[in-house]
Parts: sequence; structure tokens; C-alpha cells
Amino acid sequence: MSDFKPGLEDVVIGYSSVCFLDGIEGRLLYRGYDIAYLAEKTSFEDVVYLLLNGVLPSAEESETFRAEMAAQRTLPKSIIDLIRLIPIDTHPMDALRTAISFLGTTEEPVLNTSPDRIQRVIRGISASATIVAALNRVRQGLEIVEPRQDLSHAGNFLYMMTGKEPSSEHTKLMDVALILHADHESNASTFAARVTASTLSDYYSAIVTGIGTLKGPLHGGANEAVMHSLLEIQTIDNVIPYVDEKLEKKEKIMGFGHRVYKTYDPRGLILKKLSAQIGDQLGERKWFDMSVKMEEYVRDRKGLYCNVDFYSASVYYLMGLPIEMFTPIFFVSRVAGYTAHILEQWENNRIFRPRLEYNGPIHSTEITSK
Ligand SMILES: CC(=O)SCCNC(=O)CCNC(=O)[C@H](O)C(C)(C)COP(=O)(O)OP(=O)(O)OC[C@H]1O[C@@H](n2cnc3c(N)ncnc32)[C@H](O)[C@@H]1OP(=O)(O)O
Ligand SMILES: O=C([O-])CC(=O)C(=O)O
Repeated sequence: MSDFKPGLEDVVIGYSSVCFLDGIEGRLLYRGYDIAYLAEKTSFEDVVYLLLNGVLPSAEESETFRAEMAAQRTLPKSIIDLIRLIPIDTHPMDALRTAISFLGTTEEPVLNTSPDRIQRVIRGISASATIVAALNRVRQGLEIVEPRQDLSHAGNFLYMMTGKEPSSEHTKLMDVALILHADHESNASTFAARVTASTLSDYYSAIVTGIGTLKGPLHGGANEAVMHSLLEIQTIDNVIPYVDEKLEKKEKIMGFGHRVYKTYDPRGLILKKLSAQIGDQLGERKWFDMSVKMEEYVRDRKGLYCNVDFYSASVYYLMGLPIEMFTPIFFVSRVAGYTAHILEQWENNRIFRPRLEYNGPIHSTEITSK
């Protein structure tokens, strides 16, 4: 039993047709489709359909599915009341975990045996965006904004976050960001959600497990940390001294490194372009220029590439989204991936039950079990 891999590095935990990840080539496919294609040619709703059904929708199916998702946006009053009860100094991911858990109590459990489970999980994906936006509004001391049916998932999400109908440019940026974050094979939070699903627990329990795991700064929480680093650095001239100091103190530089990618994260390449684009649009290239300098210096000095959380930070910041909501926004997208993986786990289930090798003492006692 001693052949263990710390952090389960490279350990294969099963077969999956949801997501293909090539860490050497820097390639990421959902259900066989390259994310660069999906980002350019499809919508987040199409990607949700793809993840759940394994195929891209036809034009007609796309319209129907978009309407189905839109119809599931509204929250019952009980959830709004709960959201208002959560103290505003609660970590937003803890508030999110609480609200999503409560959402699960407002309906019959979705189980591996529920015949309509593929239909019913749409509610979880759709309502997640409304919950994140409502949490944001309450935390800002603002009125909660009711969802609209006529906007896309991305457009409506921004509308509920800000109270203003977003521009088509911002809607497209959010749509692409949602597509890029939707799934990533057996990352820590998806794996955690699959473990919960493997016990044949219910859908929302597995989603809540995912949220608790996504929160950590080594995982989804890194996007907020990246923006805090950029704000601390403030000027392009401070980038190199900041990185040098971090490395000398043996501290992690947030938004860099990855367990699987040994090259550029393909999502980062797309987000980098979006960061430049929005910086140019707003005449505020500072964050992009600082990020590029940081990216190049860390790569040259340490051989580390940036990950998805690096350029998403400046994109969200320039869109005016609060930094504390960056990780909940990650969830608005990743809930789709969790859902596909939970359904897949249930299709061919065996409970996850690995071993730990005991390295503590064994005391001699008068009474023993053997
Ligand atoms: C959506 C996502 O989850 S993407 C990841 C988001 N997380 C971050 O950006 C946090 C910063 N990055 C990290 O902590 C790590 O790179 C992780 C968690 C992403 C991957 O962790 P692991 O695969 O376990 O790599 P590990 O932490 O062992 O790093 C390997 C080596 O690279 C170094 N390293 C890895 N990432 C970084 C970093 N961001 N800054 C500085 N050094 C780093 C480690 O210090 C270690 O060096 P050593 O061998 O000299 O001790
Ligand atoms: O795959 C991982 O380990 C982390 C990651 O990039 C993600 O979850 O998107």
C-alpha cells in the first residue's frame, strides 16, 4: 500500500466523455469540441446543452433550451428571505453554499433514480446565476433585481448583478467567460462533487460539496487573489520586485501553475485577448499590461505558465464586477460541469473509497477487537 501519489497526481479515477484535457499540448475539449470553437461559435446555453446531452443542439433545440433555462430563473420568496438573513460579512462562497443548499430543500430531491433528472438539473444551473446575483445585490446594500426572460443567460446574469441592461460587448465577454469555465475534467471540486454523487446522495448535496471545494485559494479562489495582487502591485514597475519578493519568501504567485498543464492554459490564451480587448475599449490597459509583464517574468524566471484565473481577474474587474464575487461567478459556470459529471457518475457508479496508509502508533491495550 505504499505506492501512493501525493495529491493523487496523474491518478486516473475513471472514464469520462465529458471533457478531454491535454496538458502537454494545451488543449481542452468539451464532449469532443475545442473550447476555442465553442467560445467563438456557441453560447453558454448551447454548452450546457452539450455537457448534459453529449451533442450540440440544432438551431431549434438551441432556442427551446434557451427558453427552458430562462423559465427556471426565478427564485421562491423563501430563498430571497434566506439570502437577506445571511450576515453580509460572511464569505461570499459560504453564503453561496448556504443558499444553494436551501434551494435543494425547495424541491423533491434529484436522485440517480429520478427518471426526469436531466430535465430537473436545469433548475440548479439556471437558478445558480440568480442566487449569485441576489447575494451580490444584498451585499452591496442594493435591491435584488428580478431575472428577465428575454435576455441570454450571460446577459441576464449581468443585468441582475448590476441592475442595468449590459452592452452586447459585455454580454459576449461574460458568455465567453462562462463557456471557458464550464468544465475541467477531474479538478478538485468536480472530483469532490463526484465523490458525493458516488454515495448516491442527491444532486444538491453534490453541488454544495463542489462549492466548498471551489472556494479554496489554490483552486477557484485564486481569481480574487490575482486581482488583489494586481491592486497591490499598482504599477508596471512594481511587477518584477513583487514577483521576486514572493519567490524569495517561497510564496505562491496566484494565477500561476497547474497540476495538468505544462504549457499555456488554452482558456488563459482566450481570456488574455479578452482582457486586452476590454482594456482597449475602456482606455484602461494598465491591468492588461501589468498582467503581461507578470506572465512573462514568472514564465522566464520560474518556468510557470498562468492559469485560467489569471486573465479572468482583469476581465471581471474591468467589467465592474466586485472582486469578492469572482469565485461565485466561476461557480455560475462550473455548476454546469459539476452537473454533467454527477449525471455521468450515476450512469456507471461505484462508491469512491480509496485508502490511507496508517503511520500512527499502535498501543497495546487489555481489550482489543481482535
Ligand atoms: C481553476 C484553478 O483551480 S487553476 C489553479 C488556481 N490556483 C492558483 O493559481 C494558486 C497558485 N498555484 C498553485 O498553488 C499550484 O500551482 C496549483 C495548486 C495550481 C497546482 O499545485 P501542484 O500541482 O500540487 O503543484 P505544486 O504546488 O506542488 O508546485 C510544483 C512546484 O512549482 C512551484 N509552484 C507551483 N505554482 C506556483 C506558484 N503559483 N507560484 C510559485 N511557485 C509555484 C511550487 O512551489 C513547486 O516548486 P518546488 O518543486 O520547488 O517545491
Ligand atoms: O483542473 C484543475 O485542476 C483546475 C482548473 O484549472 C479548473 O478547475 O478549471
